[in-house]
Amino acid sequence: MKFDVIDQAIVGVNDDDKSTISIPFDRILAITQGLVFSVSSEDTPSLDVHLFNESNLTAEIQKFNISDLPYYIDPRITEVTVINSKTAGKRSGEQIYANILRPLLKELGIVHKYISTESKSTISAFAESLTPDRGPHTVILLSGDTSIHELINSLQLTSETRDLIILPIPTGSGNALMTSLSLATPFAAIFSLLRGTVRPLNAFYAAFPKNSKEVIPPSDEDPDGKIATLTTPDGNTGSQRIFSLVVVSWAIHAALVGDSDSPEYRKLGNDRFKIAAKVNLERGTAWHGKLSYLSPSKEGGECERSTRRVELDDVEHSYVLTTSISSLEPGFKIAPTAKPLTGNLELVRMPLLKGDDIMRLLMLAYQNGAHVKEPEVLYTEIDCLYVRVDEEEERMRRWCVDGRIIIVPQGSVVEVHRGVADVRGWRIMIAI
Ligand SMILES: Nc1ncnc2c1ncn2[C@@H]1O[C@H](COP(=O)(O)OP(=O)(O)OP(=O)(O)O)[C@@H](O)[C@H]1O
Repeated sequence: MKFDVIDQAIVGVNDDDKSTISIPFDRILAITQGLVFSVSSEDTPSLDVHLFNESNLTAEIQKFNISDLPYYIDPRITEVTVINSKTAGKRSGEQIYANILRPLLKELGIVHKYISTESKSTISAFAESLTPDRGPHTVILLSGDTSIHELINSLQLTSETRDLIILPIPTGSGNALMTSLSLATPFAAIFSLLRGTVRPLNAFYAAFPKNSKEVIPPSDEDPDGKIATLTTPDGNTGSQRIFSLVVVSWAIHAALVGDSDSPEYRKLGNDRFKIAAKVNLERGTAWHGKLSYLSPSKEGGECERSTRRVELDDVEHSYVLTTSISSLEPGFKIAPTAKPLTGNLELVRMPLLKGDDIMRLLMLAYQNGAHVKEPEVLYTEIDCLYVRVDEEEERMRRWCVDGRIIIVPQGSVVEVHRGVADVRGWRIMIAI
């Protein structure tokens, strides 16, 4: 079949029945091995494959051409696993896998294992099974942020540095990481699956003190949820690191997330976030603690740490949040200058303010992050945050890491560190 390029589409006439085939550029996944792969429509997507004469490659469509499989999905080089986080978002993962991904991988000869999550622990168990002796591995993850968080935080400590490549396809309800990488739709992510660039994830982390606890939210198996000792692959001896892709927070943000996930609030359905926000804003109390941070080192060295350390005199806080991405949800630009994947870490802090004032500032975040220009808001890039939490009440000692709630002991210090090259020896790469 002879194809022409007309109005941002590849148009051809079927030799058999003379019908016209039009493939808009924005539906083309790739042209390779004499085939053009495209997605039929974004509403009920399925994979279309048409024979394509590669001599027809004009400059306009050359960009879709891949002469070889990228190494990160080449089965001769790497083991490939597709995980569908079954309960993520609107549960579209299964359909995307069946209609697009599976046929695409089959056509391209990409042998892979498919895991559909059967429980809350499927992803963690998979990550724990990735021992360093297994060789290169690529994980295509149909999920939201929580599943990616679970995957990287369940990797076991390894003494030799190993690479793990992840290809997230956003099917969750939030998808903050992929949204901030401008790959907010499954289609955009599948597009970059074949033609992406591999970059280090550079996840940042919080180090929680010994004897911290974690709030385990209600689930089908345990409808009341519980509070358990925080355990990580770091063991129980020193501080426990939790790696983050999205947010580490204390004060009102953590309280809001924590309340809305509690059994009492869950009974309120979708209104629970609104009600949790209202209750926390109306309370008007401060979260007390000594806060200091290390401003970024231009040279990347440690020697002038003391001159880079900034200590706040004010020990009353209402909002303390660190992130490496700009938007926690579409439009909500909490850290407008954040540069995802660079390891850079941004701090957003507000002193004790009235609920209405906090609300006003947070609403400004929807105006392209205008809150950071307000005098009450401390917004700065940091290398490290240190907070000594001086609160009697347990609910005031709650921290949030990508939606997980950690309770720290009274008087203990929590540290949040800028992004690092590896997660317990695993160099996590992301193809985008
Ligand atoms: N079959 C299952 N039963 C119980 N929990 C599951 C099951 N499958 C997946 N999960 C859990 O559900 C959660 C899904 O989180 P995920 O991030 O993928 O989607 P989301 O929460 O909708 O999106 P986001 O985190 O971006 O808001 C994860 O904690 C995952 O382990």
